[in-house]
Amino acid sequence: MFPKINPTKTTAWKALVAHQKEMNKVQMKDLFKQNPKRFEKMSLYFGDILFDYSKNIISEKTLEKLLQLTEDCKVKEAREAMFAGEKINQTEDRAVMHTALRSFSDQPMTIDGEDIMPEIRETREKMKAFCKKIHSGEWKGYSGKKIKNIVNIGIGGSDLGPVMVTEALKPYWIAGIKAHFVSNVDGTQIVETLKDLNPEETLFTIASKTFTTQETMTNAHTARDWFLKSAKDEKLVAKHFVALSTNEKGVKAFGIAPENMFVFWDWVGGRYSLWSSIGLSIALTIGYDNFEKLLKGAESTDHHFRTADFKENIPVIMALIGIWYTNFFGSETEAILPYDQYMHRFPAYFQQGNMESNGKHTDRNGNDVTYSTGPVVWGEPGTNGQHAFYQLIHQGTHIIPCDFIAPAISHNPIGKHHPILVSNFFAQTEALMNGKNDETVAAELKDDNMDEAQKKKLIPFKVFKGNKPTNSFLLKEITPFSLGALITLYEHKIFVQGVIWNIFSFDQWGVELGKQLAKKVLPELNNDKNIESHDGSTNGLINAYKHWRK
Ligand SMILES: O=P(O)(O)OC[C@H]1O[C@](O)(CO)[C@@H](O)[C@@H]1O
Repeated sequence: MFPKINPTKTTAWKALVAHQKEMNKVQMKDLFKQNPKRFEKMSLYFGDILFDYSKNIISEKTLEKLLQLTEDCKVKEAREAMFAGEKINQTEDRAVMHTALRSFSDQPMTIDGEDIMPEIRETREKMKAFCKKIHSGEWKGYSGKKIKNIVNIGIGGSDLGPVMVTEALKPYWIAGIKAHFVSNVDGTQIVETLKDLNPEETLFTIASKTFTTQETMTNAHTARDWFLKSAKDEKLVAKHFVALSTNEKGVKAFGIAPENMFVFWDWVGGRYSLWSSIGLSIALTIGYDNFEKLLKGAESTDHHFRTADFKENIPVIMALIGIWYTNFFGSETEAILPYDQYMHRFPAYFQQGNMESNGKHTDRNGNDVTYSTGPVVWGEPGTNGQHAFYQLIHQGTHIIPCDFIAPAISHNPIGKHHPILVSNFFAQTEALMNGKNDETVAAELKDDNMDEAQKKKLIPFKVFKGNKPTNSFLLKEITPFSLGALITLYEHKIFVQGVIWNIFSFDQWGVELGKQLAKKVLPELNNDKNIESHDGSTNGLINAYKHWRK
């Protein structure tokens, strides 16, 4: 196992603290003037993805020191431990092997000396065969009709990945198939989803690693009741419900036959599970071959992460840039801004990816950390974000490192839409870096009718300080392969950051307390008693709820 190192005690960290004091005074635009080859130096092509990280407050010296941090924190050793199937998720005593799910090599991948690849291949074959049956119409609903609607019921990692990918790859949807997703326990979502569906043509994929998650089980039972209202025979559930899970017992107890269960394993973290049978709704929607292309894109990034020198290793550079701002500039959030409508759930997907993985205050030795860990991750598709929150990114008081993502080729190249869209992407990264100083503002106001005093007063409000950092990801096109590659760059970024922050990135104990307490509150809502068992606020809220429901 790789060592548990407090990053702040390393030589590299101390050097970075000192170095930040120099870099804090630096303007990125000056760095471009000083080095006309800065873009060439600080951008990388990876297949059909161009990653440009030149618009950051970094110099070559910064990168050297950040790379030293990876040495000091033993990132290479950690990476190898993950790929070797070591139980790096120590608080759950589990290996972290989602990379095996997208391996097409004939090399074994082992956990406890056992090759896990045969089971993975077998499950892929089962998924492939099932997709074929659904798409060809060989698999029929209970009344003999073809399946037209796939409803995935799951939450968190059992929902966000499938939704994000199917939305991002909508141009690849199989004709005649529509995907729907139900995650929230709020009955509104399932009611609205099922409202226009015909049970005879609907297949439910019940996606839950544990098969115990309250929201998913509640929605699954509601779906079953809805289905049985029209099918009227429990035996017919087999034709309309499949399970994607690690929990065979739970699946059986729900009434799904073992042949309709697509397994995965405890070494797949929920938020890293779209590559497993949790991706069945993806494969059913875009076709198995495209699902395999998605996996192959991911595999290409795994290979890059494992073999590229850290100087040219995109996830490593992404991780280090993030750490630079989080730990040395005090920035607390990061925005992900896809300039592609189909990618609208990408920020939400990596909100879970980042925040559930690296939102931790306990280090791997069990001590409280004395430094910031995972940032708040958020975002919206461009250009909507521009008209909502970019004001704060440009002129607010926070440093918000932003990732801009766009395809060069649109799936919908109508009129001038795409050039307008990407012109905004390019212009925003330029504006964020260069800003606009008082002289430029004054010059712009020169011909205005206002009197001189008024003009002078207005200047500070129109100034953009600039020097706001951005990464740009320009993809040739969003395809299953390039999307798989892009997702995986972000996954490994999270991994590298977790190692440097010395936290366990693959557990999520922080989601438990709320769940536990909700179980205690639920029965209290079902009687007429005045509740006094909580603090004043919680009692007050529960009692007001009960009063209104009388
Ligand atoms: O797949 P399951 O077991 O239903 O869990 C769903 C989600 O719940 C969590 O455990 C906590 O929110 C996530 O990590 C996971 O993705």
